[in-house]
Amino acid sequence: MEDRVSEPSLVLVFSGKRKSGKDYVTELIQKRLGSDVCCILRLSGPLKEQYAQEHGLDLDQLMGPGPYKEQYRADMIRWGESRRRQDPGFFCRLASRGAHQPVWVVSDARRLSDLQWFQAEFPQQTRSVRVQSSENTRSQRGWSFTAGVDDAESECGLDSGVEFDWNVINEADAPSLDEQLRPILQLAAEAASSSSVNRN
Ligand SMILES: Nc1ncnc2c1ncn2[C@@H]1O[C@H](COP(=O)(O)OP(=O)(O)OP(=O)(O)O)[C@@H](O)[C@H]1O
Ligand SMILES: C[C@@](O)(CCOP(=O)(O)O)CC(=O)O
Repeated sequence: MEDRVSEPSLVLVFSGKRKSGKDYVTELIQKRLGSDVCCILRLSGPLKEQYAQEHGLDLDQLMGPGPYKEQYRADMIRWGESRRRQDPGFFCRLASRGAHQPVWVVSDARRLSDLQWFQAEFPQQTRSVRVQSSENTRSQRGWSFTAGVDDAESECGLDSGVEFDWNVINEADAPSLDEQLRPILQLAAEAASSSSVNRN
């Protein structure tokens, strides 16, 4: 399955609870850097593709932020876990297939094994980022506690045992996202320019 075009210069591995804003924050990073420099890798992408196909579901809605995917989340978690048990790097490898930009933004690490896979593959380049929002803010974005989901590894696997390189507070009364993301964007810009020097 090795069709990686080139090694990334920087791999930013994001995690955070449901509705903390992982997609929102990672899309903002891509907007700031441009899609020729930065790609977003969603570990749940290949999982949802396969799950949608096997179950005859609407992939666009499964990929989006709306309530549709929540009906299937518990079953998707179980389905994905059976694949991960056989091969913890299964979705990491599929999601990064074909990525050619110098900066990779992984939007949805959920388990220690997700982060460890990127750290093992790209030890020099990998950094971890946690997106944090209060339960109140997450509720306003459509979250409500679901037993079997919010207390399972998919949501809690990175709650402890990891010292994140950065924590981003995605709240209306926190410093702006652009301000909080400045050191990350700066590192990404440096990584991108060193990669273009190396390629020329
Ligand atoms: N800073 C923000 N300003 C405005 N809207 C936001 C902000 N952060 C998140 N949202 C909105 O909140 C909703 C949830 O955000 P998002 O989909 O990014 O969360 P997530 O962590 O990726 O959630 P999930 O794990 O359920 O996919 C989206 O509709 C998104 O547009
Ligand atoms: C099934 C799962 O991938 C769903 C992720 O959906 P989302 O990133 O919250 O849109 C969660 C998991 O892998 O445990």
